[in-house]
Amino acid sequence: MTTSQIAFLKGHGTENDFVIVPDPDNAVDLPASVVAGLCDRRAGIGGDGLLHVVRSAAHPEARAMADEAEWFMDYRNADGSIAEMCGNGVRVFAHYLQRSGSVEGGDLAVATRGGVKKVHLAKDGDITVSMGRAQLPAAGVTVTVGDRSWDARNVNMGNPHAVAFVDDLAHAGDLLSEPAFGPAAVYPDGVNIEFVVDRGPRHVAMRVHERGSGETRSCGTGACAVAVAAARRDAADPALTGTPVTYTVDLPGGTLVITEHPHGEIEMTGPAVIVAEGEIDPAWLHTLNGWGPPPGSGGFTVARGAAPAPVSQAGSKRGVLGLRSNG
Ligand SMILES: N[C@@H](CCC[C@H](N)C(=O)O)C(=O)O
Repeated sequence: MTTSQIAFLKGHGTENDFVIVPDPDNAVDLPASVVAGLCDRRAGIGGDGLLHVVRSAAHPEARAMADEAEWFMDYRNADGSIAEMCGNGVRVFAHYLQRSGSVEGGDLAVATRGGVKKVHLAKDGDITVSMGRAQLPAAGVTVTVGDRSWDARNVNMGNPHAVAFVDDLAHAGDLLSEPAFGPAAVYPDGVNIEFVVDRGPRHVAMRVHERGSGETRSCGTGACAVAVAAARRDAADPALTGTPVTYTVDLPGGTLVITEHPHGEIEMTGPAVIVAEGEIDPAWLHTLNGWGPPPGSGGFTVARGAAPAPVSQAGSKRGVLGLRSNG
């Protein structure tokens, strides 16, 4: 039997943490059950999400972007679901590429499901990402926690957000479960929900409940959505004033600086850290693929209520140890 091992790293951006799987040729199959197992904080490596590092030319969802961006961030949430974009993730992704020697410092382009993002790796270690423009669908949204409800701003940063300005971040409750929102039809694919308070002029603090991951200590797209919503509330929309507007956004895991320009482009600046690297044990990976001990036998558990979807060996294109057979 092949004993190929799969390398991983662990990193975070303002404590939004990720399992990183470098896989230039797109040879590692990552079904939702495996992603959920790797992101499990007790039985796995642990993370709010997973960054699958693939050459754009090797991934069917990114091939069309390969001329513009050599690398594709195949981002997954902790429950294994797919999201269009991850703002903290793209900084960690770029930092990993630089650290591994795959790219030099300075400027690079990263393909994501939300389009190509331009990233600047500064000498001081901070990373700035051009996140694109926000869309502000008109549909009104309400967010509810316990007996409190708020009108929220619907902001799309490639992925969906509902931004609620509150009097006290504690009013968001424990965020162990998803806050109620409505009407449900506004977000057919689910939503990330931000709770925001003012800290000072152009300075806010937020908590977030992320689709597919639960409460996290930071969310880059969420911080951009919050800055955009705050600028409209504060009559500082740069498209109307002709002046860029910058918000400092404090999150439980750190601070992000968000600037929106008059032409609509949004820049996010923050740190990225790699904390560890190693190899995934192939025997354990087998159990995640449903080929090992069944759930409940002590073999494995999958967190966040996401039941693993066992894939039968016969029905899978997967080769041994989660590597694609490619043939
Ligand atoms: N934490 C991320 C957002 C990750 C995706 C999100 N959970 C979704 O499903 O849209 C960020 O930093 O932007």
